[in-house]
Amino acid sequence: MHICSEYLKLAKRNRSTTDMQDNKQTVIRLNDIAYRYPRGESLQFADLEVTNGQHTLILGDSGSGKTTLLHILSGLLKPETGTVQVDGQQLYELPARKLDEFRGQRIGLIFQEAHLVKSLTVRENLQIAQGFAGAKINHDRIDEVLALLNLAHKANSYPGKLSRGQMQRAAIARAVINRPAILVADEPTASLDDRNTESVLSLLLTQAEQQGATLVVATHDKRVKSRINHAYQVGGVV
Ligand SMILES: Nc1ncnc2c1ncn2[C@@H]1O[C@H](COP(=O)(O)OP(=O)(O)OP(=O)(O)O)[C@@H](O)[C@H]1O
Repeated sequence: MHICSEYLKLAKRNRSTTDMQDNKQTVIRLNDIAYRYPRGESLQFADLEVTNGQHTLILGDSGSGKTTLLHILSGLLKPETGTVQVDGQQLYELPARKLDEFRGQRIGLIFQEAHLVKSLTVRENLQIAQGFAGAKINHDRIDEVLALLNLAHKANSYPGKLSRGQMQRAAIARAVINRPAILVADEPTASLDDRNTESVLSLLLTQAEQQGATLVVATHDKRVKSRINHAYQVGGVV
């Protein structure tokens, strides 16, 4: 795997700038965003600014556009209009390959389903996450994250051999492995009981704090809403 030195330099520069300042720099900025799916309705989104460490709920009715917004701010879906800045970078000014690397380095994604590669072990899933970010394989970092998420004993297991909770922890491990600036989670607690919801929420918040990431969570779940103060309302179809 090659190292994309340009982006590693950018990531280091952003981190040291943050360290030197008061930890309140803007980590996400969305302006004038609109999106229309082919043959779909036009979705328009209010502007959003999130500062470093300001964990944020994305709220809205079913079908209002929460998942669409998460995909836009993760660099997965180019908006029809507007700009998306994450960690100082205008996402959609990057060519596709560099956008993929930037996402791998600076954006951790967590969906309702873990989406681990089934034919690879937990360790290998983390290795490919490092590779996608254009970084060298770093087994020390993998061991560190597996230990933090209480998964060290499952490093060589395949996803099919994990419990649901272990699978979710592995998905969180993959999301934080490259020390992202933002952690984006789409309905991470849907269909979980109270005990597992509390455990996933605590893990997400703890990992965000420990890795210096800002958590962005789309949810309907009152249990999640009670834990995060900053909220952004998705308006709906225009
Ligand atoms: N691939 C697609 N093609 C066409 N329309 C789509 C597509 N994905 C989503 N939509 C439409 O875009 C709108 C927003 O969908 P989105 O999934 O972002 O909403 P949501 O707020 O996340 O909903 P929920 O809370 O039910 O998950 C909906 O009207 C949906 O039908």
